Amino acid sequence: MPVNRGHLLTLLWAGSAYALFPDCVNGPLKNNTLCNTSASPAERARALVSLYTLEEKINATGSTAPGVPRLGIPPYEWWSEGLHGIAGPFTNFSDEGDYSYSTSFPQPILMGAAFDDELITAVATVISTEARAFNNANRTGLDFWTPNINPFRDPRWGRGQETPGEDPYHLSSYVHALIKGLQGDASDPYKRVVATCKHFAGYDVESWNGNLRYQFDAQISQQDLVEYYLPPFQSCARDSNVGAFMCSYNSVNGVPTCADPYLLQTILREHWGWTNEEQWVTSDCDAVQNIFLPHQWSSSREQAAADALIAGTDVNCGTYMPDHLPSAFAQGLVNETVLDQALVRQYSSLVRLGYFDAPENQPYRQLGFESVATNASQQLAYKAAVEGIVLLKNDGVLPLSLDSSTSLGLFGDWANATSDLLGNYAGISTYLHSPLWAAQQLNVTVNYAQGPGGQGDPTTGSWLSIWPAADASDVIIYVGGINNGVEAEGMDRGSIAWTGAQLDVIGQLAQQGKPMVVVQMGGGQIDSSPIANNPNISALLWGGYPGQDGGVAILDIITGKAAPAGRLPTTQYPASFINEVPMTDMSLRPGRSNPGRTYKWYNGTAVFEFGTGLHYTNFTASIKSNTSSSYAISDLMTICKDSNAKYPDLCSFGAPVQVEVTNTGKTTSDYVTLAYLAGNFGPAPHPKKSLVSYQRLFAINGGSSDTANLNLTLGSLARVDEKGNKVLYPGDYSLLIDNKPLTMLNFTLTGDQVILENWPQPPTNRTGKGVSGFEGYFVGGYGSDQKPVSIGY
Ligand SMILES: O=[N+]([O-])c1ccc(O[C@@H]2O[C@@H](CO)[C@H](O)[C@H]2O)cc1
Repeated sequence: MPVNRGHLLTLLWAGSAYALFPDCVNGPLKNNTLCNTSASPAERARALVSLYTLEEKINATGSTAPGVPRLGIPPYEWWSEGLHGIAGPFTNFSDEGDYSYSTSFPQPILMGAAFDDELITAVATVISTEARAFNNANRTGLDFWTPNINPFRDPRWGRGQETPGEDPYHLSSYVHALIKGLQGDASDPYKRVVATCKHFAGYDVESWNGNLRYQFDAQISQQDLVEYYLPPFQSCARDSNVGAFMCSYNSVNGVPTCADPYLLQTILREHWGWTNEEQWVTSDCDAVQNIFLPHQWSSSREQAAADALIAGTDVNCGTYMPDHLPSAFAQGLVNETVLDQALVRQYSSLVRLGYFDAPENQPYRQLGFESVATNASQQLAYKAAVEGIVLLKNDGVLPLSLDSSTSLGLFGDWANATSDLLGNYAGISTYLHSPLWAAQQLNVTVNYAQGPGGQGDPTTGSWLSIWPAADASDVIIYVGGINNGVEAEGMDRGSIAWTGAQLDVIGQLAQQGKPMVVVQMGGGQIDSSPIANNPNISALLWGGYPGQDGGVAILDIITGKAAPAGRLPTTQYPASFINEVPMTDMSLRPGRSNPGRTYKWYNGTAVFEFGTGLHYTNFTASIKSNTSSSYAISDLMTICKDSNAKYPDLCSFGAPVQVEVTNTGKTTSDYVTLAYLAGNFGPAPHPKKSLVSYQRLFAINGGSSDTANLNLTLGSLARVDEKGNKVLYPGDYSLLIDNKPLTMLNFTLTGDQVILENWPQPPTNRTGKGVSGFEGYFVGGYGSDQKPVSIGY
């Protein structure tokens, strides 16, 4: 991370003659339309942009915009992060005291496992509140380059931890809830902050077998694009009013996404109606450079900058557009109208954030450090961790009953975890409560030894302290798995088995025959079949990256203070999966060299399936509402047309399905109601099933019931054809409640098939004009403008 740039910017601001915000009361533009609050955001932005010289406009295309001193426009940093709390590289935490910390929530992969959209809105509301407080103190911007909603397609992906999981319906619903919390309601006079849906699109390879994210060309069929890769982005753009998008490093079907008018114009703006001038696209960091090299799409650096701007990239993370647009303009590769449009989008967005308006009447401009890391937000971080943790195996030993005579052995790399709890894109958290810390708060004896040192360490030297500690313990808890040492940005995994010597140690600990609990940590799944199949291991939990209070959440579940109800948001594949399909094969359906991907298509036997999650009690479910068993498609379409749904795929399929859930055991517990649709309708091969609705029910007491109201839409019944059209097909449908399932509802659709959404086809013959035969050395990454000798630099 370029922390030095963050400090530079802070120095720039601190040493600058300008205020953090433009001054529309006494500043040079006080009588300009920019400062007229009754004009529309776009009118205000246009008035400002019309005053800029070409040079000033070009300077404004980089992510660290210098501002325009003569007009009183201060520098502005577009790049802030907020994946699970506010974070760098440009968020400036103080060394001590106020603003030296904020709330760190679990990584999205664990929050996804909670299947609780209200939780996600609450978490995002805290993040946007804390962001505003830091912004008011000149410590971060107002534009947050989150969420990462590329579906977690392949278990090797190093950044899957940043996403809520592998299912497109789940991601779409999650991201809708998240954007509401980050931005506020679309009708609010001011946005809380602006969120950025990234990485558009088909980005989920970091570095695999020589394929780097900067040059990878994702070959994706229209069917897979519409059915799997794009739904979360459609949810952002069309249904959630997100303020910004980020195009990705990779190409899709030969075209670098930041230079692709089909993605950025035809699909994003025209097809999804993301036409508001307050909405803008940023490139990933130095992705504009990658259009030239290594993609070789454009014939020169200035052509790459022009191609990106013309395609619809409005902000360039980095300096490539400010560096190369002057020459692009001199050569006539791009015109000022396109540049003006990009700037109008940027400044309209800032208008919607209240950036130009007097602070007095704005609620968010009053927030200070008293709004950061409040007791309520700390509690929410804890709750998010508890809700996400998944119980995968339990022979009845959990919850542990402890008393003061119990001696607890705590082992593994993660037992005393600190920053590991947070995962990547983390800020500075209020505190870091490890499992060891949490155990030490209990009235028991704790014997701790780390065990295998480091993720890949196969040696036995560092295990030695384990054995006397294990001998002295009544119960053994091993907390390990993987961390950012093996799954990270720029780093995909070469193996999805447990790393280093961990399985050896776990096996030897199990031989002691004591009650033993394993907690598998990390975002990507690892093959835990040796643990699941070992009769001497009593219980297995998955804990993801659980955030600042993660250790407490884990211990509270183990000791029964909290009951587990999270569900796996990804498939846990056997370790051999990675030998069956290259990571770069983007197709989902099974084929000759592909066993199929995700719970929808994988034709092998998963170690643990998507949606798996045990409880400390048992549940039954029954579907209460069962109106009809046969529906004419034409009737459904007539009802849809008469409804006020904005798009046919959003039309309700009847009233919500009511599912009565009963806790038949004794322990009070949450229950996640998952509804899948199955059936052999539409194009073959058919998915095994697809998630179409979910609802988390809370604290159902033993012997009591609660009701889930599951909304189904026509879109959730539809399947996607080879051209990418969303179609409602006649056929036999089954709605399954839960994985086993606990109950199901069968119904039939009759009549002719109907297209709910017509997919715009890509242009044919799309080839770049890049330099062929390039032999230069490509480094890749932000700020590395490599100069290959072979083409004359
Ligand atoms: O400092 N850098 O050199 C550097 C380079 C790349 C980088 O990653 C990119 O930046 C993030 C911006 O939000 C995107 O999610 C990620 O793909 C983040 C930092």
